[in-house]
Amino acid sequence: MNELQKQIIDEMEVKSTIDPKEEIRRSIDFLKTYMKKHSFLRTMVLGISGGQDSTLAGKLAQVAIDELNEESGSNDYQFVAVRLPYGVQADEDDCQDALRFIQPSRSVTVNIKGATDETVSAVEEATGEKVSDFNKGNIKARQRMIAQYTIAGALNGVVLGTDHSAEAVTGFYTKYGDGGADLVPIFRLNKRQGKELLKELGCPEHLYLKKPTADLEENRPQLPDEEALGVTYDQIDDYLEGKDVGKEASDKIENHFLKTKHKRHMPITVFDDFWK
Ligand SMILES: NC(=O)c1ccc[n+]([C@@H]2O[C@H](COP(=O)([O-])OP(=O)(O)OC[C@H]3O[C@@H](n4cnc5c(N)ncnc54)[C@H](O)[C@@H]3O)[C@@H](O)[C@H]2O)c1
Ligand SMILES: Nc1ncnc2c1ncn2[C@@H]1O[C@H](COP(=O)(O)O)[C@@H](O)[C@H]1O
Ligand SMILES: O=P(O)(O)OP(=O)(O)O
Ligand SMILES: [Mg+2]
Repeated sequence: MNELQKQIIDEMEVKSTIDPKEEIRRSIDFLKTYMKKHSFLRTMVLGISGGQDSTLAGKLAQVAIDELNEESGSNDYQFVAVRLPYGVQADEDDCQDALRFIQPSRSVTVNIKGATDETVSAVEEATGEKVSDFNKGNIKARQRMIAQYTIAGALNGVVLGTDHSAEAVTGFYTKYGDGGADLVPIFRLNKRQGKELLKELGCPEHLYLKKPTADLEENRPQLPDEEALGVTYDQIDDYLEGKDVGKEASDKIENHFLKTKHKRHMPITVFDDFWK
């Protein structure tokens, strides 16, 4: 293993093998402890997309909320699952299956189409330049962030993020979009470890066997992450478990990692030198 792979595994906090029960408990306890320590907090908010990561983070959040309510002998805590379609979502059935599995305290739907289209038109009018389909995809992710923070702001809440280590390592998220969150309960897990947790939690398998997609682009609907990244999650997972994935794959992963360093830091100041 080269020095960079060692450094990346350290930074991504990935273990080569896990006990799924232990990791489920670790995430739930983390969420509960944080809520109790900040006693004004009552609500966790998370967008549910019908994909693996939000199904997992959502279920962990709901179990944490149920335990908080039971332990405090109250019904003060809630998890708000937020459906955030852009218009009508192609895999809406999976979203509904995810909600049935999670059984959230509350679920709401905010259609982000109006706000997204309005931003595109206003910017195009102001600059005279066309907003690309790719750039519009990132606006969708940021509108989802805005909706979740608005709900959290109204309900003494925190916004959960679904960034895990197989996504963090490539920076495959929108900066201040889905990358904008308060607590990130599944960071330290790679993609296959996330599946192990969902299996242990009794999740319907089609929700974690489906192809991961950000589904942000209209010209390439449901584009698989693996196609966009040029590397498979199996290769990323193996890399994060310290295995030899061959030069082509490790070069791609390391290149993504180095190019997206800025996303894993707070805004850069004159005191930062990580980028030099
Ligand atoms: N599956 C997922 O989880 C998911 C979700 C959303 C987006 N995505 C993917 O993530 C990617 C997001 O696109 P992106 O990364 O081009 O957009 P981004 O908005 O996340 O990041 C680009 C922005 O970062 C800033 N930036 C770029 N380089 C910088 C540097 N060296 N230092 C400081 N700031 C810098 C600039 O403001 C730039 O506009 C896309 O590939 C998208 O499909 C994946
Ligand atoms: N369509 C969506 N509805 C609700 N929440 C969504 C939707 N798409 C994405 N999200 C949220 O963003 C993260 C990241 O999604 P990626 O597939 O990794 O891009 C997802 O976990 C949801 O919380
Ligand atoms: O973040 P999600 O829930 O959309 O999962 P995936 O990244 O697998 O699409
Ligand atoms: Mg997704």
